[in-house]
Amino acid sequence: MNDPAVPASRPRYFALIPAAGVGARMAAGSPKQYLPILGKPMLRHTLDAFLSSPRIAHTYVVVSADDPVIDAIVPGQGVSVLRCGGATRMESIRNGLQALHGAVAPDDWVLVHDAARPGLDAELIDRLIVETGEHPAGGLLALPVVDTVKRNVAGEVSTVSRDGLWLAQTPQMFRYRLLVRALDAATDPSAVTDDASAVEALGLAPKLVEGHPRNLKVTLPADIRIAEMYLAAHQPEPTE
Ligand SMILES: Nc1ccn([C@@H]2O[C@H](COP(=O)(O)OP(=O)(O)OP(=O)(O)O)[C@@H](O)[C@H]2O)c(=O)n1
Ligand SMILES: C[C@](O)(CO)[C@H](O)COP(=O)(O)O
Repeated sequence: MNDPAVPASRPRYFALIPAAGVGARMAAGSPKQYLPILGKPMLRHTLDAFLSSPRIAHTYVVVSADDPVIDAIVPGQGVSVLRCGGATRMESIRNGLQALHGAVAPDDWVLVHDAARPGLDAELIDRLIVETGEHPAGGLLALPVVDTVKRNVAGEVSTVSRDGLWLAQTPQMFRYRLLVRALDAATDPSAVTDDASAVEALGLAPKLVEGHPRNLKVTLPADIRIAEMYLAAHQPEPTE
């Protein structure tokens, strides 16, 4: 259920899903966001997570201008397609934000979430929104590092302290005006691998909110089966 009757005076929450990648590391011969997971396209799992959250006013998905698949999988309501994908993830998001000018108010919140993270659900969306609250620098789901971390530079191996290290997930949520300012200020789009880093470059510290391993980014071929196992284990009990 979407489009909650949120009074215009209160900031609303919108989802922006970058889905214009080619999936080179997946090496599937087609964009990975459309590969089936438990028989449903990966992107549809992601869209359904936002459609299941009563907090999300509307979801926007950014695809390539010539994407031939999206129209067949986008649900009938609650989701709008923006055919403005760019050469990098950040450019796709920046183009998407530009397309939302006028539709989203400056103080509305935008939750940017990778199409390639199909394990998201309404519980994690709720946790991010509640724990980020009104934090001026926004917030993101993340997981503390639990393994020992090695750096390997041309065969020179060393150990990096894992104290204070977290692995960023998505959604990453920011007020619309802040996210636009941060991405506009980014000089090298290919160096901005997540939206929080652009906000940090302004001198701000987004809040880290504990995510979940099931919210993994499906990047390599082995990740498909892992995502399926998480999703199968996390399916709601069938109603009688
Ligand atoms: N130019 C791009 C590149 C990526 N993305 C999106 O950003 C998310 C995270 O990117 P990633 O996992 O790197 O996806 P790809 O870029 O498709 O993967 P690869 O780097 O292996 O090509 C994905 O949902 C992807 O579709 C995008 O919208 N536009
Ligand atoms: C945004 C992100 O998912 C946070 O971990 C990650 O940076 C995306 O990286 P990618 O190389 O674009 O998949």
